[in-house]
Amino acid sequence: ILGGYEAKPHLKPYMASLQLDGQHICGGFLIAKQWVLSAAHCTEETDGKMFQVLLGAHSLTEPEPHKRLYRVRAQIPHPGSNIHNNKDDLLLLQLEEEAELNAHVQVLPVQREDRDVAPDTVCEVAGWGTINHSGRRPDKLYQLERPVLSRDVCNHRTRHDHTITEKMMCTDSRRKDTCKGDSGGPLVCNGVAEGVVTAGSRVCGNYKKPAIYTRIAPYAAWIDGVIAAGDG
Ligand SMILES: O=C(O)c1[nH]c2ccc(F)cc2c1NC(=O)[C@H]1C[C@@H]1c1ccccc1
Repeated sequence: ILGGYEAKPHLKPYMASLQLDGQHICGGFLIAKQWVLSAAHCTEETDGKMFQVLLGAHSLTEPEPHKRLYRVRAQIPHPGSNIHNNKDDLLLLQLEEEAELNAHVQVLPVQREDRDVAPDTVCEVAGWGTINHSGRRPDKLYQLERPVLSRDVCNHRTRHDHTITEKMMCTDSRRKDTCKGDSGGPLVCNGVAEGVVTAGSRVCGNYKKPAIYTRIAPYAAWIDGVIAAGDG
């Protein structure tokens, strides 16, 4: 998170850190007791290793009440996701067991109505991604409020040049922006997850390259299908 600030501890109890060998790789968030949503690109360099999911955390390293690392039973990237573009950049992770819900671990509702969030709506995003241009990695969760940018502006030739589909959305990236390590986290508007930070490599903090999110509503049926099949 560039240009943001340290979140108040445990006010975002849905936040997850996807980790490999104890290293934060990407964000994610709890959408059901046994399911975390993140971004498919985050699995690109894991060469088949399974993530572990840290829930209930504010600090990545300090002991905290209700902080717990979960093993992952299954990682399901959206079938349309690929390494060449940002399309269908979603990843569902089934935890080995249901997360124990408490004050620090809670599910975040996702948007199911497929209607664009109005431009200029102020939404918030949080993560353990880089907090400055030198790539400094924070120990604590950071957050940021950002206004939604209209798809027309985001698709302008000098911005993302018509690559933003109706299943994506953008926020203004002037100075304050998401960055590497924030991918997979939720864009929360009025308490509901509207988008997932895409994990394709992109410059951060440059107003010419707005932040891109996968909208969740268009994928509600896919998410429900995977959860229904996975819960058996
Ligand atoms: O965050 C991303 O956009 C992104 N996209 C990816 C694609 C493949 C992939 F193998 C990883 C990623 C990845 N995350 C990262 O590189 C994380 C490791 C770096 C990081 C940054 C800040 C704080 C902690 C750790």
